Amino acid sequence: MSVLDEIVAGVREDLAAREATTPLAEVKAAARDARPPLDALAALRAPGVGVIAEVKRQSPSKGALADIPDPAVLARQYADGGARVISVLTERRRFGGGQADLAAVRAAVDVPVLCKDFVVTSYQVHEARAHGADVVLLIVAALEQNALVGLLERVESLGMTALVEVHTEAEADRALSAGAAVIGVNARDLTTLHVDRSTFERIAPGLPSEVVKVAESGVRGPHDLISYAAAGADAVLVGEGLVTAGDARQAVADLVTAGAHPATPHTPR
Ligand SMILES: O=C(O)c1ccccc1NCC(=O)[C@H](O)[C@H](O)COP(=O)(O)O
Repeated sequence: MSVLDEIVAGVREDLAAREATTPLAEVKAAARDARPPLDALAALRAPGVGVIAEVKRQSPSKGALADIPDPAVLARQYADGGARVISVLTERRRFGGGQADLAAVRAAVDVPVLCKDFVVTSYQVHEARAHGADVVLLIVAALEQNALVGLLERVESLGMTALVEVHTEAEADRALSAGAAVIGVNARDLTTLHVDRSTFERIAPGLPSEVVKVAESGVRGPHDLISYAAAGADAVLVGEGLVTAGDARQAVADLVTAGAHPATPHTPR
């Protein structure tokens, strides 16, 4: 079983427990009562390379990354630094997150918030909306095509934006045929956890110009953002590099500055 398969198996078990205690009708009602979603697509289409800053406590590849007792505090630092979107890893077993983190971040900032999880059923989409998500991650490698299409429609029908994640050209074709408007190319292979930044350079040129292209994983500083920008990224999604930075606001601001004029040659100090 691959790492991704193991994670999804755990997610399904946790999901079954939540479904047993909270009926779908209740989650749908909470989703209807939630603050209307923010327009993440517009935020990601703004000029320059946007920064999606991630709240990430731990990961399968690195173990513990950062003690984040209050995700709202970190999210405010990200927003103050100029993050366009804030990503919240809500998976519990391997990333130490939860839906409460999403709700806390939503309440703390005014920028769009991404529910970063391993979504396999529409229950999770309603749950994400109920906790204030504006964007929902859909990982192509974790979904059959029919499920991908259905979940993408569900996300959009609730007024949210889907970030559809791919790692191969074949997955990119599936994302496009499902109608994805925002595609994230993850440099991390979720079956081996190996990170290869050239994955974006290989896949992005094959995506239509109107698709928003997000480079995910492996950004450790402005030089990585500049490389991704040169390969056509509209935004970068950054976790480890921010949660391990001493000053999260400054680390985001440095990326935002690099993303404002990415063509300018980066002169090392
Ligand atoms: O980060 C992991 O180890 C991981 C393992 C298995 C599935 C997903 C995983 N991470 C999710 C992500 O894609 C990243 O959190 C995100 O792209 C940020 O990456 P990074 O900046 O390298 O922390």
